Amino acid sequence: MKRIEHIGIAVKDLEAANKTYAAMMGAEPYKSETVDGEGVTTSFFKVGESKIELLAGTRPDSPISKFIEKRGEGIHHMAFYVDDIRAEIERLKKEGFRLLNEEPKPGADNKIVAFMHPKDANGVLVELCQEK
Ligand SMILES: C[C@@H](C(=O)O)C(=O)SCCNC(=O)CCNC(=O)[C@H](O)C(C)(C)COP(=O)(O)OP(=O)(O)OC[C@H]1O[C@@H](n2cnc3c(N)ncnc32)[C@H](O)[C@@H]1OP(=O)(O)O
Ligand SMILES: [Co+2]
Repeated sequence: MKRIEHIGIAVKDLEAANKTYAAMMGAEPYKSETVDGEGVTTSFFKVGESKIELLAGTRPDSPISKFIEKRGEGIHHMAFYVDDIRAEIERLKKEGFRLLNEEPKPGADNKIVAFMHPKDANGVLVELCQEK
């Protein structure tokens, strides 16, 4: 795993969170994007080589809506950049980690992504991402 690509934060109101994070970070989000497959609208702030990804659910069965309902707003996942996501999925499977999707799927910001079960990483939802 090469670097932390982004930290995902689940928020209820993306507009309001954009203002809060812009004030905190001293910069505007550089991109906002809806990923229909995940039921999320995202916005991104650059932090050096990494990013903060704010995520709001677009429908009640979105992972973000469910997370907020159960646990409230907060850090939702940590994403690692990998050069070869398919090789990394195979490596992790061999190590005994459960992948939530074994075939990479479309993510935001021009990436393909895969998720690992949070119970296999001490309660942290881990995302792998690779440039499309
Ligand atoms: C756009 C893209 C991108 O960056 O490009 C994204 O990030 S999309 C980001 C949104 N997409 C995703 O998250 C996709 C992957 N996520 C999923 O498949 C799901 O959300 C799961 C992680 C499997 C959880 O869904 P499920 O319906 O099973 O919910 P659940 O409430 O029964 O969860 C099972 C257990 O995992 C815990 N759990 C749930 N979500 C968690 C999270 N984010 N971090 C840590 N633990 C979490 C619950 O509290 C529960 O534990 P207890 O039983 O102990 O209470
Ligand atoms: Co993410």
